[in-house]
Amino acid sequence: MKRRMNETTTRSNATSRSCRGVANSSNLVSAMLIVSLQFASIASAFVPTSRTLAKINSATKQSCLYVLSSPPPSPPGSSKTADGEDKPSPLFSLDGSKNGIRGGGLYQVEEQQQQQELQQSSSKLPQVKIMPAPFGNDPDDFSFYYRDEDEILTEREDRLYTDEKGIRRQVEKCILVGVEDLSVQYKAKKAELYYDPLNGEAEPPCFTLDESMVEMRELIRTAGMEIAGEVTQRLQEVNPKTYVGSGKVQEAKTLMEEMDCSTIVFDAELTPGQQKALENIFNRNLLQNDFLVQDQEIKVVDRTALILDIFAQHARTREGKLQVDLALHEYRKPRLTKMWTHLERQSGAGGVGLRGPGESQLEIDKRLVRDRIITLKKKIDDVQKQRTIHRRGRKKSGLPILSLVGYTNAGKSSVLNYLTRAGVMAESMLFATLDPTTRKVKLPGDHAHPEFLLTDTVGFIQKLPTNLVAAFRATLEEVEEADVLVHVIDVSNPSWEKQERAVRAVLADLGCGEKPILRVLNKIDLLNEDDAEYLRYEAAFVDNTVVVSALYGDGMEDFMGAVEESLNDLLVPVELLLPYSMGQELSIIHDQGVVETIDYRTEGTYILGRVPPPIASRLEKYVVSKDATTTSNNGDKSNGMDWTAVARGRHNQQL
Ligand SMILES: Nc1nc2c(ncn2[C@@H]2O[C@H](COP(=O)(O)OP(=O)(O)OP(=O)(O)O)[C@@H](O)[C@H]2O)c(=O)[nH]1
Ligand SMILES: [Mg+2]
Repeated sequence: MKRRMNETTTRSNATSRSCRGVANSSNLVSAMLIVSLQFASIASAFVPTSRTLAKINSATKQSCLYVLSSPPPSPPGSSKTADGEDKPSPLFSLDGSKNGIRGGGLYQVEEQQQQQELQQSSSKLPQVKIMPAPFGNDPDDFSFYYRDEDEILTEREDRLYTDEKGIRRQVEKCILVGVEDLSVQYKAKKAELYYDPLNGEAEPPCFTLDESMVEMRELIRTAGMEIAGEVTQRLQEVNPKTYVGSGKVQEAKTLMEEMDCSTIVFDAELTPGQQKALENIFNRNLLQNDFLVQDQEIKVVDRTALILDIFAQHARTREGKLQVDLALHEYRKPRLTKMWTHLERQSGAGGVGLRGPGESQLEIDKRLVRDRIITLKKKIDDVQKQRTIHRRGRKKSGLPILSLVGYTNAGKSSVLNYLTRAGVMAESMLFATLDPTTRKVKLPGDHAHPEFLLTDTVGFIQKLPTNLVAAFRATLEEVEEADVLVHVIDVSNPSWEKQERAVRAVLADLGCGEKPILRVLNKIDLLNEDDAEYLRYEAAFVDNTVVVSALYGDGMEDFMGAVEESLNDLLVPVELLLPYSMGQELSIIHDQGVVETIDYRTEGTYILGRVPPPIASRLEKYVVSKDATTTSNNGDKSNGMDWTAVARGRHNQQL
């Protein structure tokens, strides 16, 4: 009986958490349903249209919060910003002033009704603590936390501190735990001794604890959390049960209590077992007879969950979202058992024929996750088919493809934006780009290749979680398709050399290690004059290396020259005799290849030059035999004509 009551308490706790927009990982699937029902009910309390997050400005401009609500219908003449864009109209202010009333006529009546309803609800709002924005110059700018309607529920979803009204009350605080595994360091150092950077296989580098912690701080900041404290440990070998030693677990627990945090982030890929063990330890005071008796649960987030949370926030395209959702479900699948442990045990105690509700719930959860994975894979397959068609189209166009690769935040999108004004989001955050963008680039001046395609891709990171690599396979296919890889490296980062090697290792894993690589040492403007000069001097002796500032454009001409050279290397020499009926092929050769000699003969057009491999194979049957060439060349000479003049066609034209 007591057990039943406990169970009911647990469930009601779960429900009450969900009511605040909480989707606890332990009851993820049911929470998703409850959350959507709750959202629907909150939304319907205002207006029965789609929900959005609207910004509420207090009259004093001191606090800025979000409310989950529906926007009023956009009337004719809605307010516009100076740029002419629709300004999100504040729905109401905390002091009840009439901010946000727009439009007239019918709309105005409707809006006034909404306004009254909203003001009534606002008077019931709890007084909220004003929290500074985690970053950015504008303390009122919480736009970073905006998530769109079809947002993906991640493991951090229950940490958004939203209340029943959907108002975000504070920024999530966390404790960061880092470990230096000395055994791994030792092995890496040993491997490095025998590592031949020129001929050897790409060796993944080993980042030190400090380097890794710097990166984790950036990841946490990008995810929208605040670090309240850090715990680090150097271990001969990691503890297989709890990853860190038991003393460190206790230290972290005390720190969490002191700082009033409910999230602990590990700089590691934790196994489901380790995560479960750690969650049990951290939640020990909250549990009684295995049931949660307090409202708040401490959450253990590992590197994969953190990166997935960032991915979920940054995915823009349908494919990107599907991929993130798939990776999240793959991540959850082995962790499902822990979620319902208390109920599972109950079923075990019941014996045959007395299976408790827990077991069936676990089974349902497992089935739902399995089904979702199958559905997601099917959807991704469909999207991929479309992508393959596009890719084939691009290949058919014959234009060379360059792919921007590199460590996250290295400046890949900035390079693309500089060359094409593509307007790809380039921000000081990790994994700003998830979805690949391809643009046609036209080089200014005289070039054998006036045009090529440039693709921006997702950034890499050290210790790239394995299921993320699989999830981004489709995106990385773009890299596999590329003729040349443009490796952008952020030289202002003290660990840039290790980052470069980490990227090389991932590329080797993808089977792209052999592709021609053009190194772009970026952010040179952030180095001091001497360092910049030294780097430029050193780079001058290294093949396929340029030093640039994608933000200010320094060295971008060198970059274009290097692109041109690497594209030239891609061409294969050909000697052709094309019938006059193939004028179109001739113009393609002019566009995409280099024509060194052209001779208009009676049989057709004789061409000596270099073309991209696909064109060479397409025109294989028009290749001139050696004998024919000799005769022809002799003939040319006997005519006394200089047929070696290079007919460059449009390559000589100023673009
Ligand atoms: N000072 C300076 N900043 C740069 C330069 N290039 C890029 N940045 C900045 O570096 C940050 C990251 O640039 P992005 O272009 O988004 O980098 P990315 O490699 O595309 O990053 P992800 O998409 O997150 O992997 C942005 O804030 C850029 O403004 C540069 O040459 N100099
Ligand atoms: Mg980017």
